[in-house]
Amino acid sequence: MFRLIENVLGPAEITELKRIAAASDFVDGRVSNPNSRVKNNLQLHDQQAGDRAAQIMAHGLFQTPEFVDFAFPHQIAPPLMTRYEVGMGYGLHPDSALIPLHTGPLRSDLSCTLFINDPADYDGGALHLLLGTAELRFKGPPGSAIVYPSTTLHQVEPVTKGQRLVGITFIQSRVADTARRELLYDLNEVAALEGLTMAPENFTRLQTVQANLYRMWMNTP
Ligand SMILES: O=C(O)CCC(=O)C(=O)O
Ligand SMILES: [Fe+2]
Repeated sequence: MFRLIENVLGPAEITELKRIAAASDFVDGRVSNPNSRVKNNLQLHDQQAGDRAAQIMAHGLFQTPEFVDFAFPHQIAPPLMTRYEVGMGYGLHPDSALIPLHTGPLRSDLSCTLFINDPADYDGGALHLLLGTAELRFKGPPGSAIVYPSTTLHQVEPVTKGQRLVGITFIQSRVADTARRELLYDLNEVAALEGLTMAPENFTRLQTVQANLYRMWMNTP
């Protein structure tokens, strides 16, 4: 399942990311994906600015319990500020399974777009996910993040007016399998919401199930 999580970044972080974007050089997004025939966007190039922007976005994600509870993140790729100008988009594609990082390859279990500017600032530019024959389109408010399994085919529709500014990252989860991750997420949610009103002996059994599923399914670093 996908999830739109609001308030990953607050107004101060958004302002700072926009300031960094305005002051920095962007280059053709194909530099990190030279074989792509569908990628048509711009990405932040300046190393220092990129590090600072990545740090703000990663911090926002790891400080957001809904993200941590849903994704079980082990490691995330440094979020990359990405801009789409009029005519730019990203055609239908699956994400690569392995993302090269200088620390070694990261397996992309989940993909994430952090929305930085306001959807009112651009026309087009929806992130469009295909689920079989169903289609979902997202244009999140500033500071929100859409998180979805990297197995999902997706595209970014061409921007027809204004600019779309986002951060892109990929997450290696401690629970690689989407079905197992979703079961653990639901189980944990129910335990957190209902646990204290359950008969104590039943809550203990529920906690035993949680712990034993973690033992079976969780990868440790
Ligand atoms: O811009 C986006 O929202 C998604 C970009 C994307 O699909 C990618 O970088 O693989
Ligand atoms: Fe993608």
